[in-house]
Amino acid sequence: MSKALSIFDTTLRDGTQGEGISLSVDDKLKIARKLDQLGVHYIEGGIPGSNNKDIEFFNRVKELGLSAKITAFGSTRRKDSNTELDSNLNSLIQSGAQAATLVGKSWDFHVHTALQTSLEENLAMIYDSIAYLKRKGLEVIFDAEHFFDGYKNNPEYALAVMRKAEEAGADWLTMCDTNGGSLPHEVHDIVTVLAGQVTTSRIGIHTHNDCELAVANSISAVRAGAEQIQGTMNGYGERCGNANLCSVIPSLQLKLGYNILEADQLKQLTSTARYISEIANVNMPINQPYVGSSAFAHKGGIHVSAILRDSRTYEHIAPETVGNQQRILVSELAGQSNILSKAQGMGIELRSDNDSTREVMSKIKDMEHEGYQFEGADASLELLLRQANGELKELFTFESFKMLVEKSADKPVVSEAFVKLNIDGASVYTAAEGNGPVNALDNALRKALISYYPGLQNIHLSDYKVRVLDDKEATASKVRVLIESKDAANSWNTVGVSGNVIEASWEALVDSLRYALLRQTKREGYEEIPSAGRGLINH
Ligand SMILES: CC(=O)SCCNC(=O)CCNC(=O)[C@H](O)C(C)(C)COP(=O)(O)OP(=O)(O)OC[C@H]1O[C@@H](n2cnc3c(N)ncnc32)[C@H](O)[C@@H]1OP(=O)(O)O
Ligand SMILES: CC(=O)C(=O)O
Repeated sequence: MSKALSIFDTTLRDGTQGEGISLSVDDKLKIARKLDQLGVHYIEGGIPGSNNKDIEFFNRVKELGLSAKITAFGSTRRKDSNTELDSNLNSLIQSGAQAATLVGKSWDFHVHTALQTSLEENLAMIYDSIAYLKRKGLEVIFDAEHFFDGYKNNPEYALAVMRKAEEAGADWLTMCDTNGGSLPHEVHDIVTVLAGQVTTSRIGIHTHNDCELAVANSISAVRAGAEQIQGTMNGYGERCGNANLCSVIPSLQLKLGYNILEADQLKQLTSTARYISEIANVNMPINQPYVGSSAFAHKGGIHVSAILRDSRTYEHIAPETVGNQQRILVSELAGQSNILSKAQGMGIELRSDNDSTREVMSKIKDMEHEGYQFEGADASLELLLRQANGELKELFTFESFKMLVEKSADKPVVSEAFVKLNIDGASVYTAAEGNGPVNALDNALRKALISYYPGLQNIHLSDYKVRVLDDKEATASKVRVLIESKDAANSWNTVGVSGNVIEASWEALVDSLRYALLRQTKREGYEEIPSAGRGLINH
């Protein structure tokens, strides 16, 4: 089967109705361009009758020359009013969009309660509004709000609404599960009924995720005859969100054989989802199907062992198909397959039948028990593995550090750090200030090392996270510090754990600089790889 389906993206309209999502015009334009590259067929840009930001979007999106159809959203005319004078309908026409999505009521309860009008007047509002937009040359997508609830309450009326919309010339009749309360078998049955009655219009589906079934309901609707799926990237949307197109698209294409995107476009799915989450400033759940960073991450030793033999043992699709990648995690649940595979990826030759491999594996498990976590700290893990492989030599010996944090009534707080190291037999003592204790410690440590290792000049701290570990992890009152560092080309993450946040930060800082030097030394092709002696704070 290779039936074509049309993808209608409403990230920029219903997506922005999700709590915490607010996009500027520039954000919307960037997302529209990205969605167009992905290959969605319709992009609903907003509600021109709602605000000036959306009006500006519709004015500016024309300059982008996108292939996707740009769609403007609005509702049917107000009750007892004149269509030609309806400012909302006129804003759709003035937006210059090629298509308009018109939301109308199909649940009799809503007609009486929300609109406070008669069932006949609602039918007239729908007919008049669609016919008006059609006369103005727009493609019309009629979003029948609460269609499934309406059908369950009064099937004759819900179907009469759709017949009226079709009679007025609607190109698409979209059945909306507005409250998100329907189940897949109900959706399938109700779409089947409508599909048996529609003659000229085509059927679309718009689902919400209140029962966590929006994707399943969309798929059920398609299987019953819907040809257009409305949804949002990452499932953003009102309340619990809309059908997540990042799951809908690959499920329909890869599992049911529908023809939606070109293979090269499907490969952009993960990067598009991540790009949009960056612009929307919303962290993506790591376990988001298909596109999340954990979607193909393997942790259990038994899984990893099998994955290395054939990835189909624990992966439902090849991650590359959607632009994602397989990851092997190292944790207390790891077996030697995890460690060996990780080492191989880092270019470290560890052997399975070797004492040092067994030792490092048991050390990693002990450290995880103490609260270390290497899933997000690949650089610290690489240092441990290289150390176990005998590749690192001591860089300096730690003697002491001291911190001073001073706050007086009329002055801002000042942090100062004092570091004493032994480098190549010489005692080196430095002091430095910083805008906080960790920054001061970082400055003092670099100051001590920089004349020996000038390459450290270009390294900077780009992120710092502290997590208090609870007693469920048997590490009460400890903290875990994760540091992200960057140079001109790369970023890397390191970890430290201690009962004291400064000591945990010190560990992560030292690992960060050790790793920077390791990379530089490898880049410059030196034989000996330096080590800043993690032994200075023994695990
Ligand atoms: C299911 C959905 O997601 S629908 C889209 C929901 N999205 C939004 O509402 C975001 C954008 N909305 C807005 O900016 C504003 O609500 C506007 C500009 C559209 C309307 O603003 P206001 O005129 O102040 O009305 P308000 O926001 O209170 O909405 C209620 C009015 O809309 C009318 N209305 C609601 N649905 C419809 C409809 N399908 N057709 C016609 N009128 C409708 C109601 O009857 C009510 O009118 P009344 O006050 O005369 O009784
Ligand atoms: C139209 C729409 O967003 C809904 O019914 O949920």
